[in-house]
Amino acid sequence: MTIVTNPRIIVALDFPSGDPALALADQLDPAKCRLKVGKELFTRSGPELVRTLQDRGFEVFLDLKFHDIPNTTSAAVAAAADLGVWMVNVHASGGEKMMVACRERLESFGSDRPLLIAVTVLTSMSAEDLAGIGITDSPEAQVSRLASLTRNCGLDGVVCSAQEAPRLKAEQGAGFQLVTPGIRPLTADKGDQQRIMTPAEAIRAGSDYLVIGRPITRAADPLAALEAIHGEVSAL
Ligand SMILES: O=c1ccn([C@@H]2O[C@H](COP(=O)(O)O)[C@@H](O)[C@H]2O)c(=O)[nH]1
Repeated sequence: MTIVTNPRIIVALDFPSGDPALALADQLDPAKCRLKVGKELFTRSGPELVRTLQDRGFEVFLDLKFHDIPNTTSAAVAAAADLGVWMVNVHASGGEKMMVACRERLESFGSDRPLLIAVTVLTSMSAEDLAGIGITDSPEAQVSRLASLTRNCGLDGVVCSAQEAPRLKAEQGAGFQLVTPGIRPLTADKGDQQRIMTPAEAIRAGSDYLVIGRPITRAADPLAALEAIHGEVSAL
């Protein structure tokens, strides 16, 4: 099925099995959101679940955050492309050779290739967390450094927090895609996220795509929660 809209909301299907993921997907409209399959659901339900979601009209972001040697990682993104996903990601801290190998490996897929993006600094990490792994720069400076490396490697964009979006749009240009988790409506629990913004703030800051999990999936009425966020960002 061809999607003619470009939904900016990506619902993170962080479920322990395929059944609740499909039950939620059945209530959602592919014209209003894309879906993200991450490590838990993919490890439980695998490529078949991704195919099922795609057969139901959804474009899928396969969020497995590959981080390995160039040969292994580039083979993994090719496997994701064979699966037909819309977006796939790697860790920018895997370095230049790894990211270039991935980008080159996807060239053979032509215009059918997935968007290839790189994770900069996880939105669950604060400056203190970075210091704990030996990085004394601020999260914003580290994100900026890894985004420049990612763009120089020819990837399509990065995963970052919406807090970094204004700086990255200024430094990397409008076409460099910013995919931002850590989205929290005002009334939502922060949970383990550190660098957060509301949906409207994130769009105003320059986010291209909002990744939203628990504020939708754990809401008493997930559909109403999505509709409220969709209304908030569509009005901008
Ligand atoms: O830096 C990152 C990269 C990925 N994520 C993923 O996004 C969702 C966020 O879910 P919430 O429930 O809205 O917190 C989740 O699947 C993460 O694996 C991220 O949060 N931060």
